[in-house]
Amino acid sequence: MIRIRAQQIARGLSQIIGREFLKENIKTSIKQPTQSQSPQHPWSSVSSVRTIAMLPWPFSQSRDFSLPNSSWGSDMRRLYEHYNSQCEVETEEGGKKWGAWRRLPSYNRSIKFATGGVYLSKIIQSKARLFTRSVKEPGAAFEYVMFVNKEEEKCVCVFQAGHLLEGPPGHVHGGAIATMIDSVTGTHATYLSGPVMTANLNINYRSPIPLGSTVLLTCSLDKKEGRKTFVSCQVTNTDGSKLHTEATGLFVSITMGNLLGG
Ligand SMILES: CCCCC/C=C\C/C=C\C/C=C\C/C=C\CCCC(=O)SCCNC(=O)CCNC(=O)[C@H](O)C(C)(C)COP(=O)(O)OP(=O)(O)OC[C@H]1O[C@@H](n2cnc3c(N)ncnc32)[C@H](O)[C@@H]1OP(=O)(O)O
Repeated sequence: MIRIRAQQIARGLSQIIGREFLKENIKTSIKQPTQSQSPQHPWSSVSSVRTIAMLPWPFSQSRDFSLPNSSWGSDMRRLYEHYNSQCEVETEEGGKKWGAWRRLPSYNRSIKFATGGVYLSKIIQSKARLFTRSVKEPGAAFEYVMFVNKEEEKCVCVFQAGHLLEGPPGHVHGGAIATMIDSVTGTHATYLSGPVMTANLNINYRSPIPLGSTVLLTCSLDKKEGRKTFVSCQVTNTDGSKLHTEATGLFVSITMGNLLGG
């Protein structure tokens, strides 16, 4: 039973990391391209991830929320284009190869069967949704897209804060900002270290974020110590001239057993 759940979680986790990552691993196991053709995720050295990659994809109809939609303003689109254009670049021979950045897809349901571990009823499990992707109306809450740069161990997130995220009048709620910081630093730590949980998050709010505006979250790896991954994050306006928030996070690597209450 536990083993089946672990497999189900593993499938869900592969969705967290994303289809592009999976495709990359599937390609790797078949074609074995060179480093320059297809930069590898740290997990690609783990044989179980190769196994995960070969499993049938269970969520083929899922919507990728990190693609542009009609609610995105000009800043959001411009920054998306800026990073997205660096995800795939042309070779001298006129072909294509991976660039420095990778867009991370994003779904509203990370783990189909095991969300909430073994404690929740099937009804709750079936209704569980990723918090930041749980509002259906485009632009109403969290609109964001994340890009990672493996070489520089950096992650950026372009975030447009919708009207449902109001805290102080006309400005973004501190909890919503913390949510985005946790999501981006947590995703970055996962990308670098595999499955983790947030153990500690320190946030300094320096200047309020106007509701409806687009901001940039920039995360970098501070250090890794055993199971601990330390990541820092700055939230700025889109040209980086104004610091809104800064944070540091500690992420502790976990096993599937942690999630299952073992
Ligand atoms: C399958 C999903 C996995 C999770 C995925 C995470 C990210 C996913 C990425 C993309 C997904 C898409 C979106 C993601 C959205 C949001 C991501 C947010 C993630 C979260 O929002 S997650 C929820 C909030 N999070 C919790 O609900 C954690 C509750 N907590 C625990 O579950 C345990 O507490 C745990 C597991 C953290 C550690 O427990 P443990 O028993 O495994 O390890 P232990 O306690 O021994 O600590 C080992 C070493 O860390 C040091 N240490 C521990 N805690 C510390 C602290 N606070 N300050 C300073 N040092 C600390 C110790 O001192 C020791 O250090 P040393 O080795 O040097 O002695």
